[in-house]
Amino acid sequence: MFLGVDLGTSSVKAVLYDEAGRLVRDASAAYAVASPRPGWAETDPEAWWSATVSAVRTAAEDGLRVKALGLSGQMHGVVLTNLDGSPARPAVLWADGRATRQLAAYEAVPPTLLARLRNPVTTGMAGPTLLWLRDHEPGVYEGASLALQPKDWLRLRLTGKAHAEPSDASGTLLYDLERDAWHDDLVAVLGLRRDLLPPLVASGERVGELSTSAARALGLSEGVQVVAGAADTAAALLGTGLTASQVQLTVGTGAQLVVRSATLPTARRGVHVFRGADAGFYVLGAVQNAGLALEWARRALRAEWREFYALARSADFGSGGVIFLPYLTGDRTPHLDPHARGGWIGAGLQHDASHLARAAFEGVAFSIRQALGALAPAETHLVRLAGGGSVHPWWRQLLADVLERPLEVVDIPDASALGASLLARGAEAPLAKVEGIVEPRGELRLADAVERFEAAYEHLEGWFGPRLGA
Ligand SMILES: Nc1ncnc2c1ncn2[C@@H]1O[C@H](COP(=O)(O)OP(=O)(O)O)[C@@H](O)[C@H]1O
Ligand SMILES: O=C(CO)[C@@H](O)[C@H](O)COP(=O)(O)O
Repeated sequence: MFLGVDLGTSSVKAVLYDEAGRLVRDASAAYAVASPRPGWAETDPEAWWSATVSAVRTAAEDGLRVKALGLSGQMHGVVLTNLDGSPARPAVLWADGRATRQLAAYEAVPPTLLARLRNPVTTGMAGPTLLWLRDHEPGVYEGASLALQPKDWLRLRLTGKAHAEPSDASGTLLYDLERDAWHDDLVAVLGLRRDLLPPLVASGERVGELSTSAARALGLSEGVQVVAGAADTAAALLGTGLTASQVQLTVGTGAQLVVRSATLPTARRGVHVFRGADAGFYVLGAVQNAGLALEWARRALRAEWREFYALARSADFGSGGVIFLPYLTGDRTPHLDPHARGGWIGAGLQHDASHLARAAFEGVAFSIRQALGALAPAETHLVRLAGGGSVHPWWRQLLADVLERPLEVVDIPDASALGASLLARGAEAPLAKVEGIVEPRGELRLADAVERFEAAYEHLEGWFGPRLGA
């Protein structure tokens, strides 16, 4: 048996597959994203650990038959930790916007060095966040032994060994994609501690066995091999078996649109280039606020998910003219604006909660549409849909209608966790079974609604930011 563990932003998922690649059981356990100050997004790694114990114990009831465990996880954040895996402070996540002033340090870096990142510089990534921690929490920064990506921290807790691997490292803004290694020149120019970054191994490498204490906590045997694993987006590509002629859309806390590339793509404004778990690369359009914005809107309206959908469905497309900007944590693709913020605009006396709920779904869908536009895949590219935030049939239909593309839904509980289990197994993805295709209906008056949504941000751009305390 092979276990895949995906340390997502909202929950950890554990999936158990047998030797023949059949799903045996899956489980998940949630934790909170805290925002102790405006613009911050943090989670206590100890909450990740408790949730992992709970999800693995449920998924791998008969844990003694597990041979190997692979990891995947949310990208970009930083866990400052001691060598024994005890966190030095809460993890700073990808959705965190505190490091806006530190972006200036990157602007001062010689362009030839910056070009080797092949990525736009923005907040939420390990590099700018580490600069912030150095400047604002010097005691914690100097006292820590390692700065790890979330799933690399989890692996340290499981095995007692610290490593990084290229798919997550390439999302830190401290990685040289041209040389496929930590960007030592940049780290030196920024004045960051190079010793915080652990050695790199390949994503599929077996790095060790579960420690005695971790095996006992998880209910697994000590001999279980632990594989390095991959960033959640890279692992999801493995899980769905994405081909070069497909786009993957994963809707979770954020949403990601991905196209594979066998060779290192040239940088394009507003999109990312990251390393895959295999030798290849992928181009990514990153929507910062997907499930995260829906969850926020649902809570603001004090509705459970069922009620939230019922409210949204009772209003017509266009939400009676109400617009919802989802940029609660800023935006990456296409605006690359860490200062952007969200909210409802255009409400009048005639509107009620149904318009606000509907506008929330439409705003997230329009934001995904804009990211798809920035990624600019060929018309012939099929879009594959995955992710825990994309399961409701009505929401899937709205996404297909707004994207004006058929969406191929694959029958996988969690694509990233499956990818992680495949790395543990050392196998290629079995051909993912297509559960169904959601066809766009072409009935919506899209052009007008999309135009108003896009114009709302354009009017407000530059107004967000310090004025709002961001
Ligand atoms: N019924 C639903 N419809 C849309 N989004 C949902 C629904 N239920 C949960 N979500 C959102 O989906 C996200 C969780 O999806 P998941 O794939 O588990 O994310 P992650 O990998 O980021 O932890 C959360 O942001 C949550 O608010
Ligand atoms: O930000 C990115 C990719 O750039 C995401 O891959 C994050 O890693 C979060 O993923 P989810 O938790 O939303 O799945």
